[in-house]
Amino acid sequence: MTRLSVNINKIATLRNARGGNNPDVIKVAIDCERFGAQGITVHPRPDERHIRYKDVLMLRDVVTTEFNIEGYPDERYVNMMHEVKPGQATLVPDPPNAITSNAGWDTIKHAAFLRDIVQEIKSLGVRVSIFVDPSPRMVEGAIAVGADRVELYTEPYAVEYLVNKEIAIKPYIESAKVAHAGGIGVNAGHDLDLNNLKYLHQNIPHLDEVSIGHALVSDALYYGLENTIQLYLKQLKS
Ligand SMILES: CC(=O)[C@@H](O)[C@H](O)COP(=O)(O)O
Ligand SMILES: NCC(=O)COP(=O)(O)O
Repeated sequence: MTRLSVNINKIATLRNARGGNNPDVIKVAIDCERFGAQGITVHPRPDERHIRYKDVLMLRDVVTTEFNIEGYPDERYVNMMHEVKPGQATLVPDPPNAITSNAGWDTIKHAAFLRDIVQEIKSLGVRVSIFVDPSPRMVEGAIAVGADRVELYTEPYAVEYLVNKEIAIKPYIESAKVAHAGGIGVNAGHDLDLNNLKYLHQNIPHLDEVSIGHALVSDALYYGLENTIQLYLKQLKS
């Protein structure tokens, strides 16, 4: 079964736009779980443009499914892992000024750095996933540094899907097979939506989890949050 982890970054974006507490990020997370989400994902960036550190501390105390915290593993992020001990830590290579995540790790070039971080966070009892491009070589590098899972970066899939879905999915199938053969799990995320999710799920073997935020929150403006989560879950049932 592929689990749906709802990324609530964009709820915090809307909240921060007016400086108050509407929408209430904590209430939305609780409601997402009530509506069927099997995880909550956040990406507390250094500039706190959306999810803030205090949100993370409050979410720790209310999330009852799986709490997945994404981030660049700087001292701030690693200290957060020690304090929060979420179900999963997803390491992303984003520089502080990145508008969003736009690449996976070079797990070969940064092996020594990643190995130490993975070991430290795993010692806390936290599953570690490494955000990678759909490259068997990068997946092998993640296996080598001790990751529990990889998260396959799916923006390239989302773009190519509109042109040729058979070509789009190919590197993801290859990468998932390498991950499985290496004994690690497979997550996927970024720019997944109601148009491209079903084909991804039907074709990628061993897909443990998808984390979806931007499109899901945007869809919720038209369909409502409960209905939207149900629509995304339906794409994962086929
Ligand atoms: C790792 C990933 O692909 C997403 O979590 C992305 O980082 C979302 O970040 P923003 O919501 O800041 O665009
Ligand atoms: N890891 C991907 C994620 O959490 C959400 O990405 P997006 O759906 O907001 O592009």
